[in-house]
Amino acid sequence: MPRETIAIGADHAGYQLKDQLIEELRAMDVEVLDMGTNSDASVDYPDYGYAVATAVATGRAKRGILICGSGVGISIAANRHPGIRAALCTHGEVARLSREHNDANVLALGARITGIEIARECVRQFLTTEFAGGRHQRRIDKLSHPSIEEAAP
Ligand SMILES: O=C(CO)[C@H](O)[C@H](O)[C@H](O)COP(=O)(O)O
Repeated sequence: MPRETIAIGADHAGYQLKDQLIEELRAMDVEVLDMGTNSDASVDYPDYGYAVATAVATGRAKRGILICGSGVGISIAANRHPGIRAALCTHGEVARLSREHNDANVLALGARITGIEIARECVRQFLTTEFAGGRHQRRIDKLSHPSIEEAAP
């Protein structure tokens, strides 16, 4: 079976955590697509959010991981892409639920908020939890076709 490919990207605030998580991913026998950045020189998080979102949306990577200072900016950037469901996670249980209930295909982390051990646990949960389907699929379908009429109770 071919190894899973995971695209990972970060801005200057997240690149150190990115490099630590790449070690973790390689230890899990995951193929890593490192989309930068690779230094603490100031860059703009949308560039990395878009790059990873594109890799996932086009099927080049099965899922993605994105990191900025808080995780907020880079998750907003990724979520602007059709077909991307980026989940900003601060706890392993949130990462697990983002897969089980939301079929999240991008994990977003905040390097200035979340320490390495919790970040590692988020990655492990994100990569090992399957989507549960059922009632959750109906809700995800609505995310792809938002309509005010549908949203009304
Ligand atoms: O987008 C963010 C905040 O929602 C990220 O945390 C960025 O990494 C942050 O804004 C970068 O800030 P800096 O002062 O330019 O390092």
